[in-house]
Parts: sequence; C-alpha cells; structure tokens
Amino acid sequence: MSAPVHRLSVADYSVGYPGRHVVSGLSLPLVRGGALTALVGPNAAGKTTLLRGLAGLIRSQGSIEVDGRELHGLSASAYARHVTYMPQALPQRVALSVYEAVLSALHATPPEGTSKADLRRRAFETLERLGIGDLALAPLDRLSGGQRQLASLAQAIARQPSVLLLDEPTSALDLRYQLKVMSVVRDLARERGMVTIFVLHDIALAARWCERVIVLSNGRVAADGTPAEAITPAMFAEVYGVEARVERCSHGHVQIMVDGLL
Ligand SMILES: Nc1ncnc2c1ncn2[C@@H]1O[C@H](COP(=O)(O)OP(=O)(O)OP(=O)(O)O)[C@@H](O)[C@H]1O
Repeated sequence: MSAPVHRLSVADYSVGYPGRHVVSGLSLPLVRGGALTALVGPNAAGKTTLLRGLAGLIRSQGSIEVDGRELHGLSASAYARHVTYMPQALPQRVALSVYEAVLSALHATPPEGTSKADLRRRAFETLERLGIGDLALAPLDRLSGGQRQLASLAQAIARQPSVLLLDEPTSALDLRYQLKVMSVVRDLARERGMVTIFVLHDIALAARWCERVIVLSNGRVAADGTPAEAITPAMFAEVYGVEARVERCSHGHVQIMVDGLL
C-alpha cells in the first residue's frame, strides 16, 4: 500500500522578528509531497526565517495547513509531529554519540504506537540509509563538519514527519555525499509522500533534483514553477544581479553558466 501524499498550503503568511517583517502576506500554491521542492534566493532573502516560521519556531501570522489542518494554535509537541526542521547550524558539540543524538530526536516526538525497540531500530536504519552506520558510536564532538551535517540530517529524517524542511543540508558535504543526500531524501519523499523543502544555494543541484523551485527575493516569491520555468536568465538578472545562461544537456538536465555580474 503506498503512503498518502501529504500537502502543505501557506496563505497570507507573515513572519519576522520583533519590529521587523521579513516575509509579509506570502502565499504558496499547494506544495505536494512525494517530490522535492527547492527554496532558493539571495542572502538575506528570508529563506531561513520562512522555514523557521513554518516549523513553528518563530511567531507567524496567516495560515499554514498540513493535509487541510491549520497548524497555528497547536501545542509545540503536536506541531512538531507534523513538521520537522533541520537547521543550518550544525548540532552542538554535546557529549552524545551519533546514534544517541538520533535516538534523542526520536524520543522528543515519539510516533504513536512505536516501542523503544522500534525507535532504536529506526535510528540505526536511518544511519545505514544515509551511509553513516559506521559513525553510530562516534561522539558528535569528534566529527568533521560534513559528518555533523549528516548526523543532523539523520535526526530530521528519522522522525518521519509529514513536512520536512531542510536548511542548506548539503552545504558542508563533498560531491559524493551531496548526491547521496539528495537521492536518499528524494526516495524517502516518494516512499512517505512527504512534503520536502530544501533551502539550497546551489541552483544546479536544485534544478537537477527538485520538481519545483521557489525563488524568494526580499521576502517575496519572485518565481515558482518547474526548474525550467523558475530558473531563467531573467530570474538570475532580476534576483541575483548576475548574467547567466540556462541550457539543457544531452540528459535533459538544466545547465547553468554564470557569465558575470551585471
Ligand atoms: N534573529 C534575528 N533578528 C532580527 N533579524 C534577523 C534575525 N535573523 C535574521 N534576521 C534578518 O532577517 C533577514 C532574512 O534573514 P534570513 O536568515 O531569513 O535570510 P536567508 O535568505 O536565509 O539568508 P542566507 O542565504 O544568507 O542564509 C535578514 O535581513 C536578517 O538580517
């Protein structure tokens, strides 16, 4: 039996900090689970603020619905069962092993009907799936930056939320692990029908792996569509102030050539 496809809707949504609106009145056409969505845009566009708002970590106004259910008003623990956020900042240098860190994330919002043995199994399976089973017993404070990023991703995906929000999850990873992470998360999104939004600075990676690309600029949606619709020379000029060509290679993938600053 295939998993239900989760849905996220965001309407008239505003989020920011005391005395500072970063995103005002933003609406997103339905984000469907089962495939990857990229959130791209220049520095300070509001990507992290939007994701942290959607994750219920900072105060926001407007509507955020998951599977038709409004999340505003839910308790923090009920909210966290629907939405999981992987922050840009890597895990604290705490005295836990990678396995214990994943297990503690699972214990924070234990899925209904799962035993402690199920949670332990799920923690190990997640590490194996990401190709870091050999790091299970390694202390977090002895990992490299990339290894800590993988441990943080393992904490997020082990929780099996309806909506997974990942803030630059590949920024510290080498080429092989970038591809590994994109393919594991894409497969999980398909298997679980999970809504999955990645903040990415690497637009080529977004174009290659994501079905939908949302471009945020100054807290507004500047483009939203398939990679071919959203990633265009006009978007690069308007949003990033750079001259770029967008072509397709023989495999049909979008290729980006940045020629310089405008
Ligand atoms: N805690 C905070 N208090 C006040 N303003 C903040 C806070 N965090 C971020 N900002 C401001 O909000 C704006 C958006 O920041 P945000 O981190 O959401 O951007 P971003 O698109 O994720 O950027 P980047 O690509 O550089 O990570 C910026 O102008 C930033 O200075």
